[in-house]
Order: sequence, then structure tokens, then C-alpha cells
Amino acid sequence: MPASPVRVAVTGAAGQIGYSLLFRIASGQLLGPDQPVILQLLEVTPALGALRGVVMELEDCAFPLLAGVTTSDDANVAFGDAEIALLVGARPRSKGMERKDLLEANGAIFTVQGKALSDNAAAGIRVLVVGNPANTNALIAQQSAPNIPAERFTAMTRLDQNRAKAQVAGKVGVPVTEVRDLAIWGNHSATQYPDLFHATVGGRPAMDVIGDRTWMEKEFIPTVQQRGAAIIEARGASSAASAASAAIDHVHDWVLGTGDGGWVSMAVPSDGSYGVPEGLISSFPVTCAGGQWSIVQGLEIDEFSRGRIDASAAELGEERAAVRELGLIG
Ligand SMILES: NC(=O)C1=CN([C@@H]2O[C@H](COP(=O)(O)OP(=O)(O)OC[C@H]3O[C@@H](n4cnc5c(N)ncnc54)[C@H](O)[C@@H]3O)[C@@H](O)[C@H]2O)C=CC1
Ligand SMILES: O=C([O-])CC(=O)C(=O)O
Repeated sequence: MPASPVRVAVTGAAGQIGYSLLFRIASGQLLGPDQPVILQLLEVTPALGALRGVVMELEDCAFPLLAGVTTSDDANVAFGDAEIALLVGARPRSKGMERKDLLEANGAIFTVQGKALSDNAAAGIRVLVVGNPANTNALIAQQSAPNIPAERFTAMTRLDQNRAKAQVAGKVGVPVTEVRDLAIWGNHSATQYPDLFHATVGGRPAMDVIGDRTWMEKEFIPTVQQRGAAIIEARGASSAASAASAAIDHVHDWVLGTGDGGWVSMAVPSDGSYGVPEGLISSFPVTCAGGQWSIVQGLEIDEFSRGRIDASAAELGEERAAVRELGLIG
């Protein structure tokens, strides 16, 4: 018997990321080739016309797994009985803006959506926040959702991980599949720390294979940290297809498990692991099984990594204080 469809809510569905994401969800890349889905799409009222066009295109793909599509400008409707929510809708950063500038502009969206999820989503709801500043938006939504377990709110740093893997693979001339256990720590921002000290390339310590600490410090880390800005500079718009791809990877692995694929990076509520203050939604290396994530424990953190992880956690702490001051969280 075919599985019953899973309701997947997507906000900002008529936006750039939405335009890549929806087709991949509907084709089975999010939840696997045997799992039908119903897409529940949320947009602001003025974008509903454009969203109608996207829905027409979804219909025209005749995806066998797409069991239905609904659209709404009301979060209470869009999140009804949803088991997965991808919170993409937010104002993107434009040239010269830092993510902090977006806190106020986008924060208010996530109080409303957190409450709507809490009131309307299915008991098993899992939430990925993509809209920036993603970590702190996830915190705001979580704090506005008293009926949802805190650990169901996550934010996306998988794009950073994928970018970092691609940089390493390119540097040493191996396929990306050879690069494993590459963790992103902290905030999805310019303070994030892509950590090569625990990564492996072809089963060997990545730093031994790369053999160039200066490259790691002076090229690799800044390139990954600034990749979003570099794409905005080059494209005149922020990353969209790669962000959608990373969102698929994040939810796929969370729901279906990381198996023997090694660690992945997810921003999850800190339990104080590695000295990251409890409650901050910070990126860690995690593994997933049975629909649950767990932070990889017992890693040795040297002084270099310590400083980087602390700096990004400090930025997250400042963002939390700022949204508290704005009254967006208690
Ligand atoms: N975490 C990550 O790695 C990444 C995050 N992003 C972020 O993702 C977000 C979306 O990016 P794009 O799709 O390129 O932007 P976009 O501007 O093309 O689309 C955003 C859509 O969200 C909609 N929207 C705005 N407020 C909404 C609300 N309250 N409810 C529902 N929909 C709403 C807009 O109407 C628009 O259609 C931005 O915040 C961007 O910075 C982008 C790339 C990577
Ligand atoms: O940098 C931005 O504003 C968009 C983004 O989050 C990314 O590409 O990583």
C-alpha cells in the first residue's frame, strides 16, 4: 500500500529559493522515492498571483509523488497538520547588508509563524529555518511555539558545509564524496567556523592531505564565510539553487538518517556542548537516526578552534540579546 502523504509547508514559496525547492520536494528528493507529499505554500498576499504560476508549473510536471498543493497567505492555514515546515520566506540580504541588519526586518515574521506552527502543525512537526538571520529566526520561532518541543527547531548551515566540502575537494583534486566529517560551528554568518581539524579526505586527516595551514586559515575559512556575499556580488541576488539543495539535504538526513554518511552540520538548540551557551541555536556536527539529531560528542577542540567557536557563539548571544530587547523573545 502506498504511504500516506506527508504535509510539507514552505514559506516564501514564490521566491527564488522556493522556485528551486518546491520541484525537488515534489520529485521525491526530500523524503525519498516512495513518499507522497502535499505541499502547503505560504506567501504574502501580493505574491499569491506569482505563486499561482508556480503551482501551475508544479502541476505541469505531473510528479507522481505530488498528492496535492495548497496556497495561502495565512500561516494558520498553511501550517495545518504539517509534519515538516521549511521557513524560507524573509527579506534577503542585498549588497552591503550584514545579517544583523535583517534581525529587526525579519524577526517579526518568525514570532507569528512560530505561534501558527504551535497552534496548527502536526504533533511530529520538524522545522528548518532558512530565512536569514536563520539561527536567530529559528530561536524566535521556537520561543513563540510553546506546544512544540524545542529540539524540533533547526536552522540551515548545510549550505556552508557543502561549500566547505567543495573547496576542500577542489583544493586537493578529489570528488566531494571523499571529504567527510566537515563540521560548521556557530552562526550562519561571517563568524561561522568551518572546521578541518576533524574532517577526513579519503579516510586520512584532511589537514595532513591538504598540508597547507596557511591556505586553511587565509583562504579556506574566509572563502566559506564570505561565499554568500561573493554570490550576491556576482549574481546580484543571493544564493538560491544551492540554498534549496542544502535545505533538501538537511531535512532528508534529519528525517531519513545520516546512516554511514558521517556527520552533517545543523544549527540546533545548544545543550551547552562544547561551551556553546545553552539555548542558542548554533551549528554543530550532528548525526541523525530515527528522526532525531544528536550532537557529536567528545571531539578535541584546540586553541585555534576554541577561539573561532567562542567568537561565533558570542555573536549568537548578541543576536539573542538584540531580539530580546526588541521584545521578539521573552
Ligand atoms: N540559511 C542559508 O544558508 C541561506 C538563507 N537564505 C535566506 O533565505 C531567504 C529567502 O531567500 P530568497 O528565496 O532568495 O528570497 P526572495 O526574496 O526571492 O523570496 C522570499 C519570499 O518570501 C516571501 N515572504 C516575505 N515575507 C513573508 C512572510 N511573512 N510569509 C511568507 N512569505 C514571505 C516574499 O514574498 C518572497 O516571495 C532570505 O532570508 C535569504 O537571506 C538564502 C541563502 C542561504
Ligand atoms: O549571504 C546571504 O545573504 C545569503 C546566504 O545566507 C548565503 O548565501 O549563505
